[in-house]
Amino acid sequence: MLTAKNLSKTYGNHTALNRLNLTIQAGEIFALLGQNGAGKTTTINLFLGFISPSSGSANINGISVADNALETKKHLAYIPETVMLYPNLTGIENLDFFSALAGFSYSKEQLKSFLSKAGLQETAHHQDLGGYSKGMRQKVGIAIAIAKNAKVLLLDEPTSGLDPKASNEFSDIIKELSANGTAILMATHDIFRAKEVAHRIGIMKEGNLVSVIDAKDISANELEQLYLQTV
Ligand SMILES: Nc1ncnc2c1ncn2[C@@H]1O[C@H](COP(=O)(O)OP(=O)(O)OP(=O)(O)O)[C@@H](O)[C@H]1O
Repeated sequence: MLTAKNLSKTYGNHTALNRLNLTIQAGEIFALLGQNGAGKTTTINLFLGFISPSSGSANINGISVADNALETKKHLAYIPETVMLYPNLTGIENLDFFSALAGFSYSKEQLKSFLSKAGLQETAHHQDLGGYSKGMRQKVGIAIAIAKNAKVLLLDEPTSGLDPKASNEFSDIIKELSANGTAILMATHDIFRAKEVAHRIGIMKEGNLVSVIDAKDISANELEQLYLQTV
């Protein structure tokens, strides 16, 4: 579970995030929409502990990120727009390395099963990451989240630059992880994908979360209209 309580971040006179109050339950997918500079990445970075709040708190499973950065990192996985992995290691070797960093020791068979579960074709398991497409790297990122048994997943524009099929496959995997109880926060510019994959959708403007909508209550067209009126 992710909780923000009056979470704020300022840089000098500029408020990047203004008193965010939000709870994302286990198994819930929450999509954050908003223009460039609205505060989406700032929100994710506060949950990751990459930056510290100016006031308020970000909690993961009830634990304050600012006070227990190492502990909270154990519970989460993060997939940025471009998943950074080691280009000279294969998919399996990258997964082995990053799951070992998180304290797990898996057999080759287990590692292969995580990659397959994340949708990576078997022929790629033993290829160097350097030759992977963006979508394939995203899948290794997902496999790392599965291997870490992460209860919280933070995604920053994960489908940007993916072709429609890869984006669709990505959405299916995200939905599966949520069905298994993972709480997911996803920043995106893709209104259609947000409607398709999320349970709730938030629209941010100038550091404020101005609307929160249940995805089932709105069509993609209505969401687009609401977005355009809001930002
Ligand atoms: N290190 C920093 N120093 C100063 N201002 C910053 C810093 N990081 C972010 N900001 C400002 O905070 C605001 C929110 O930025 P943020 O990156 O969260 O936006 P975003 O919604 O993720 O945008 P995008 O869609 O472009 O990724 C912006 O006005 C940005 O310029």
